[in-house]
Amino acid sequence: MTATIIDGKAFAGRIRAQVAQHVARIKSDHGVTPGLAVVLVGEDPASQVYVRSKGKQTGEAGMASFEHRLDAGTAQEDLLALVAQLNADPAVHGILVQLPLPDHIETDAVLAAIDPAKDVDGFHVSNVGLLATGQKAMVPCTPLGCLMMLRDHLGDLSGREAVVIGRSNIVGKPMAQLLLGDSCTVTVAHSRTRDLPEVVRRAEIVVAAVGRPEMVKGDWIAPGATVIDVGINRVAGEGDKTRLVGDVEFTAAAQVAGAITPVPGGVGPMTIACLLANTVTACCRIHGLPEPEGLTA
Ligand SMILES: Nc1nc(=O)c2c([nH]1)NC[C@@H]1CN(c3ccc(C(=O)N[C@@H](CCC(=O)O)C(=O)O)cc3)C=[N+]21
Repeated sequence: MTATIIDGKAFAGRIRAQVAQHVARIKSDHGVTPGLAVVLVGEDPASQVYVRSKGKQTGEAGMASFEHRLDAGTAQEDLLALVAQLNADPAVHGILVQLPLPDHIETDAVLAAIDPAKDVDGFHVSNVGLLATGQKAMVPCTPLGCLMMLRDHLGDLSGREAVVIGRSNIVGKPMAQLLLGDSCTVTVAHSRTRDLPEVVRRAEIVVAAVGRPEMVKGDWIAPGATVIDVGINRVAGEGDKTRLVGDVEFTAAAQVAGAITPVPGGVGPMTIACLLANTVTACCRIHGLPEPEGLTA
């Protein structure tokens, strides 16, 4: 058997088109332009690439984009002052502070300072709590993108056996909450899980978010399972080139899985599309406008 490749890039393009449509409507009907502010502290080259593509796609969707680049030595209080300024700015509906932050800055303090209504990453404890209790929340972009692909491919998820590998606050835990919200039976596996291959073998849905290149082996995957690969790992390629691989051994897994997301072109583009979707959603909630359909959990 050979797996269906879930084309995250194409799916993300459709979501961005829906976002652009909704943006055009709220601009013409209500005179409101959704705005996203991205804050980057330091010079990490990989981060700069993401920030650039976010800015470009925000503009293409008809939204306003604000970029703040601070140097790596920026004091925490200065970052907090910027966040306060963005919280108070009526042109800004979404705030994303790119992680990881430099070591001298307390990430939790910065995330706590973001107005939960503008928290398009869904990392504020208010949104974490709202999601965990099944209330209307801002939902983290990467797990939201994964959920959209799973629903699109499988339809109703209720009763399915799902294994999430990884327990981070940004992917593993919110992913587990979303799958629970769709009535899956959810197992969260991690570095201390005993007999991980056996745990993964029971899953009809596997979400791999461990950050270790090709750690999930093809022979761990149950025949027909749907595999969502969240990993984006840069490894040595031919000669002095590098290439991106996921957390799943793609070629081997694609022999047994029913469907699988590629890296690149899977979860990554969906994450950015969901960031745009969350910005429109935040804008609509802030202004009491009808929310876009199908773009939230
Ligand atoms: N507060 C915060 N929120 C984030 O959402 C966040 C963050 N910090 N810090 C960094 C990570 C990383 N991230 C990616 C998003 C898209 C791609 C993406 O589209 N990748 C392309 C490949 C890009 C390439 O070729 O390098 C793909 O998978 O096809 C990758 C990585 C969001 N992050």
